[in-house]
Amino acid sequence: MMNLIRRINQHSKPHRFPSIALLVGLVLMFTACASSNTTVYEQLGKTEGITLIADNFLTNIANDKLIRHHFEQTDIAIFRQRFIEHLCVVTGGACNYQGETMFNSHQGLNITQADFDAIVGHLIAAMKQQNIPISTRNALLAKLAPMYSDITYH
Ligand code: HEM
Repeated sequence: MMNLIRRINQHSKPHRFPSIALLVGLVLMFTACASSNTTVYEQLGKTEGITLIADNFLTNIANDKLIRHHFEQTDIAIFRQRFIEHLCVVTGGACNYQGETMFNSHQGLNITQADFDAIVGHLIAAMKQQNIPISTRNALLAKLAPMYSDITYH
């Protein structure tokens, strides 16, 4: 009997779960604090990351037969530059946006809700291509969503 108790005691190692849970908790807390202290601009990889996203975004638009006709009259080099500057400013970067307001630049383009959704879809895909995490993707979309009424139906 004593042998059995001794054997059970030998095999029962100290319980490791609480210390691992504590570690995971601390890592999560640190991550949450870190991301709330950084701008979305930084989370996107600053101007370098935004530029890569913008280039994927432009490729995605060029491949979309339902959307690309909107850009037939557009100087894509200028649009690319303005789009990068705009994303930078909107997400908290210290850039100088030299373009028009969202209302003025989309006036007369007859952009529908479906167009808007398609463009947002291309932007999401572009961010995924750059491995931007979902929390950052959603943080950017939250900043762009209020522009919907300035961009569509006028
Ligand atoms: C969140 C959504 C959008 C954002 C943040 C955005 C941003 C911009 C920016 C920064 C410019 C440059 C303005 C300038 O040069 O002064 C621009 C121009 C333009 N946008 Fe958008 N846009 C959005 C949605 C759309 C949609 C849905 C379409 C149509 C499918 C569209 C079509 C265009 C076109 C055609 C131009 C160029 C106009 C020109 O040739 O001067 N945009 N947009």
